[in-house]
This record gives sequence, C-alpha cells and structure tokens, in this order.
Amino acid sequence: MSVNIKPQVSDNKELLTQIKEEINSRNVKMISLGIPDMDGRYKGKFLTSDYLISNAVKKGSFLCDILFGWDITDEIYSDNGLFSCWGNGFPDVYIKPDLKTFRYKPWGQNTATMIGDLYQINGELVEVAPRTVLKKMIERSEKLGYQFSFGYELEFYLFKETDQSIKEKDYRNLIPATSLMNTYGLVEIPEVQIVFDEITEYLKEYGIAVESFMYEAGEGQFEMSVNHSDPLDTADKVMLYKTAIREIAAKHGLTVSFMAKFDENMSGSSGHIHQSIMSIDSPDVNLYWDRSKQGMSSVMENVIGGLLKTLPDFTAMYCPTINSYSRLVTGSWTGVNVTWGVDNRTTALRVISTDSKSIRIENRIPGADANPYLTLAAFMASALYGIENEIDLPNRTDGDAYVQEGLTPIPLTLDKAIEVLENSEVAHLYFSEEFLNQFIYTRKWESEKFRKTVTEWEKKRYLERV
Ligand SMILES: NC(=O)CC[C@H](N)C(=O)O
Repeated sequence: MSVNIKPQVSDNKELLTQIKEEINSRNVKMISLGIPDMDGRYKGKFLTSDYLISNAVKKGSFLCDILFGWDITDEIYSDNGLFSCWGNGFPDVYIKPDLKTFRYKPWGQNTATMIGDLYQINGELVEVAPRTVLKKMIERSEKLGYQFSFGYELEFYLFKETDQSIKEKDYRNLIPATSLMNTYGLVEIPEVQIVFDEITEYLKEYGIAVESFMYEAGEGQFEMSVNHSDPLDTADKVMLYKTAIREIAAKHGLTVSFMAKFDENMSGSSGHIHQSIMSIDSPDVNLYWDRSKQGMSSVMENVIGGLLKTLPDFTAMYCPTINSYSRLVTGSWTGVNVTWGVDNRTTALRVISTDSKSIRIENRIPGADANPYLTLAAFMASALYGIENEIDLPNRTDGDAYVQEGLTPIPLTLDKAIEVLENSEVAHLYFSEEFLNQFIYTRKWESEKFRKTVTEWEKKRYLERV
C-alpha cells in the first residue's frame, strides 16, 4: 500500500476520498492504471484523473485483451485456441482499479499509478492474468489459516546507454555505469550515488521501502531489496519498483537491465525470495519458529519438504526465459540442484534461522527476469503442498553443493522445465488448467523462437570448422 494512502483504511468510500484529496493537493493530471502481463511487466493505460474518478473507479478502464495474446516483443501468438487470439476477435477486457494501490509518483509529470484486476466483459476475472493467479493462491492459503510474508532481493545492471544507443550498437560493447569490479565496494562514485539517492528517496515517498543498495559482483551491477510484506503487496511493489528504477535511471541517461544473464562473463541477476508464514489469527507470530526447540518448527520442515519436492515442477516460473538458464551454472551463487542448507549460499534453499521473528527460507533459484506474481504463487503452492501433505524434511546439504555427488539437478533448460511443469501433478492441483495452458504455451513459444535462431556463438564456433 502506498504511503500516500492511510494503511488502516479498508473502506472503499474512505479510500476514494483520500485519493481525491491526493489528486487535488498534488495536482495529479494523469494516472497510469495497469496490470502485470505474463512477463510481470506493468501494462495498461494513462487515464486523466477526472476520468478515473468519474468513471473508471466504478466501471473500470477498457482495453483489448491482446495483452495476453502476444509475446514480450508484441508478436502475436499463432494459436487460435488461446484466451486472446484472432479466433476470438480480440474483444475488450477491463481493469478495475484496486484503490489501495494508488501511489503519487514523485518523479513523474504530475502523475500517479494504480494497479487493478483484469475482468472479462461478462464480469468474470481473467483466469490467465497473473494477479488473478496470485490472488486465488492467497485465498487458498487464507482458508487454511496461513498468512504468507515475502521479501524480494533484486539485482540489476546499469548502463550508460539509452534504448537508442543500445540499438545503434546492436547490443554490443555497452558501457556499464561503473567499469570496475568492486563487489561490496564503498567508494562513492558521485554520478552513481546521485541516482541511488534519488531512487531510494523517491521509492520511499512512493511507498516502497528500500533499506540499502550495494555494488554487486559485476561491472555496473547492483542489488537493492524490497522489504517484506504480504504476497500481493510484495508482487505489486516488485513490478512497480522495476518500472520506477527504469524511469528514474533514464532521467540520468542510464538504462537498467533485469535480464538474468546479460553477459556470460559477468555475474547473473537474481530475484531471490525470502519467505515466512504467519498465522492469520496472530499475524505477529512466525510459524517457522518452534520455541521448545529454539529453531525450525514442523511447519517449516514441511514447507522445505514441499518446496524441494516441487522445485523442478515450478522452475519454469522461477526461470521463465531462455536466458534465465544461462545464469544457472556452477559457482554462480545460485542454486543448481534440489538442495537446502542452513545459511548456505550454494544450495537452492537457504534457511536463515536467526531468531523467532526473522526465521525464514530464501529461495535462490528465481532470476530478476521472473514475474513476481508467478514466483510468489509457485512458492506458495509448494509450501501449501508441503504442509497439507506433511512432507518430511529432506536431508540437508552442508558445504559446497556445486561439487557434491548424487544431488538432483533442477531443470537446466527452458524445454526441460516446461516438460516437468506440464507433467506436474502438483501444478495441476494448485493452478487452473486455463492459466497453466496459457503459461506453458507462452514458454514453448519462447523456446521455439530461440530454436530457430542462429546465435553469434554458433557462428564463431562452427562457421569455418565443421
Ligand atoms: N547476492 C548473491 O548471492 C549473488 C546472486 C547471483 N548474482 C545470482 O544470480 O543468483
């Protein structure tokens, strides 16, 4: 929830009054109203504040359902059986704003943002929309009495480039914002510091708390985390955070990349997820802590059991692009096998069991390129599966998980990950058929596009040799 809106208010009438006050006092002219698409990107329309208040808050804002009919480059999918396709004539759907998400945009041109839910004209929620998918998973967890809490770490690269210069250079020889590898370095570089001062200041006013930033293990790579919150709020924040950093960096002539592995010689960009579970009845009690043991509870053991059992099933959601898999390599600080450990950064799951409040599980598989609504839904499905079936705690891995024998690898290509997801019983128990079909189709499409591509690597390797 935005800091602009008083958090305790849940009544729509009162929220609307506050939004009107914000619009007037800050002279907001345009409001971007959007939803996450299948890749977790913020898509929708800019509405005038007058139109939003007089019309769209009640009736929603209409747009073509093509948002789920094309890929990341806006190329239209060819299957006429999809939710959105030529065969259906691309009808309208509408976004109904979630009033709690209103945020004044301090770096904008008298603008604010809102996120909504996507409905069909008949009033039904769009089943394939990622925010619908996550909301349904939340409903399911709440019915069982669980309130999930998530924090999100994101790594990204900053380049001294614009969209135009990157195109002109044909994506080669991009200049990083810092050209020295200096992980955890505390040397202040004024031109970088200014950007991060602005980002943290603006994000704070925007209602997205960021505690720190650091130089990561790549030239021009940084890490900045989104503080923990409930699943929907976290996913909303991650989507807006990515958009915000992109916009603020662009003001300084910089381009941000959340690609999982932009260069094989540089560190990958992760989207590590930190997670714990509270009881709905006592939201301050972390159910992962067992007081009598001064450590991990049986709920936490079951969750780890469920997560490990289904890590391969959901790898396609944690690593959704062709490029995601170039990040998953030995020694890259990411998990590559189905393992858990205590404060072990070589395993897929890292248990952080400091104290009764902050005991949690870090999932180190997801990349920064993943859709946060789907990574959180997948995480929740695995956790609920573990709890509902009382899955035993698997053996823990100590030491270097990259070199130990007998460990099961997670799927290491998109094709493999799609195949496992398609055959997953658990996925079909926790996600709707309509969503799974759409998601799997879109990932197969990515894979097929790549299969037909001749890469630079292939040319350099084979051209005059074979
Ligand atoms: N902060 C870290 O642990 C490094 C993570 C690593 N860059 C990854 O891609 O997973």
